[in-house]
Amino acid sequence: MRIAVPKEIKNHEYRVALTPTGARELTGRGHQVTVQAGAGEGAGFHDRDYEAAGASVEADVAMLWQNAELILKVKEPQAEEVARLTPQHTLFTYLHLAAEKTLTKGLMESGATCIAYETVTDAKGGLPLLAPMSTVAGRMAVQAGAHSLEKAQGGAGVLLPGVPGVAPGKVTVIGGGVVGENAARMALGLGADVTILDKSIDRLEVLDDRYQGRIKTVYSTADALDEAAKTADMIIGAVLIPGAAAPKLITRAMLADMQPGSVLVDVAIDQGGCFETSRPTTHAEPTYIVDGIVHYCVANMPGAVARTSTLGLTNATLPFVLALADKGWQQALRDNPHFLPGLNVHNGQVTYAAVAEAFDLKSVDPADAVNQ
Ligand SMILES: NC(=O)C1=CN([C@@H]2O[C@H](COP(=O)(O)OP(=O)(O)OC[C@H]3O[C@@H](n4cnc5c(N)ncnc54)[C@H](O)[C@@H]3O)[C@@H](O)[C@H]2O)C=CC1
Ligand SMILES: CC(=O)C(=O)O
Ligand SMILES: [Mg+2]
Repeated sequence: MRIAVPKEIKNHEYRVALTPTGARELTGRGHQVTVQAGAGEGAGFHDRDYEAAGASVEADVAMLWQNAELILKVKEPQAEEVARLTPQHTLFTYLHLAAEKTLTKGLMESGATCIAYETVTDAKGGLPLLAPMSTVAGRMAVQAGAHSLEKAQGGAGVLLPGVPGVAPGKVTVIGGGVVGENAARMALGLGADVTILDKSIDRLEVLDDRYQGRIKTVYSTADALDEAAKTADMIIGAVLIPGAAAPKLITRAMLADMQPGSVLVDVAIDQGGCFETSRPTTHAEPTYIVDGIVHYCVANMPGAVARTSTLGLTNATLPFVLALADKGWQQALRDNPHFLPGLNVHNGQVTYAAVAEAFDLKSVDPADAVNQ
């Protein structure tokens, strides 16, 4: 299979979808790997490392895409990348389509086969290709939020651990999955007063057991959200309904109940965000202020720690990349019922129900699409 690895072009995105180690696995199986010149630099991988692994390096982006069958990326394709996609391509990357109508339409019009990392599942009910980046983003959320609490950033001037004689700051995490648990762990490590809200009692039970009461767990209701708005110095949005647009849990009206200078960190922004006033920001300008509340809504948080993130992401994606390369997308998805839900768009049709629902489109069963 002819496999291409473009350099990521999203704002301050330094990750790369394949390491030289992954390239070596692919070329060792007889696949042809072409990496865009400089694609790995941001993560500390040089062109010569890929060449040593048997890959070619291509400086001409148009040629790279034109010659490829399988395209490996990290972030959702940007407009100029969508324009390069054709029906010959299988694209494997994060897509987060339920928050992106224009992108969804663009991918449908391209005729390409588009498989999303974030909707691949596993036997334990998890999302194995989202989890490593959720771990990173969860761990980063508290440091981003703590910085935002400083006066110079528009924050209230609260130091999360407090000092002797002064109570610690209060952090509320909405959604106690991978992002939420990792954020809570970091906040706890800093000495903050930490509460997690979730709709899943099972999940709250796991967290209660794991942290032995050091993290408070609260069932997520409108009352619990009101209470969080009134008392928290920092609220971290970490909910997910897989593949679907995030529910808006903190409304604009609720901002009036928050202490001025409190911070909202919306990690769920890639699925549209779980605060009404959230809009995607970039690492270049990560925060903005609405009604005195600092908002941090960077949609590619792990891109800032590209070395760690690239290694974590590619450890998880490599087995799926090898299956796509060895078998082609149809057989790879037929053979693995957990890979199948990764298919989001094929041949002009949406094949993920929650994405189709978000835009009132017809959805095709991915099991039918792989047999077309
Ligand atoms: N901004 C960024 O750079 C990144 C964003 N993310 C995003 O973070 C979000 C969370 O991802 P994960 O933690 O991996 O998901 P997860 O599936 O592990 O956890 C989500 C949790 O939200 C809970 N939940 C769902 N609806 C809820 C509601 N109404 N109230 C309270 N809890 C609710 C679920 O029960 C679950 O425990 C996703 O949107 C993901 O795409 C992940 C990585 C990087
Ligand atoms: C999950 C995601 O959107 C990211 O890692 O950038
Ligand atoms: Mg996006």
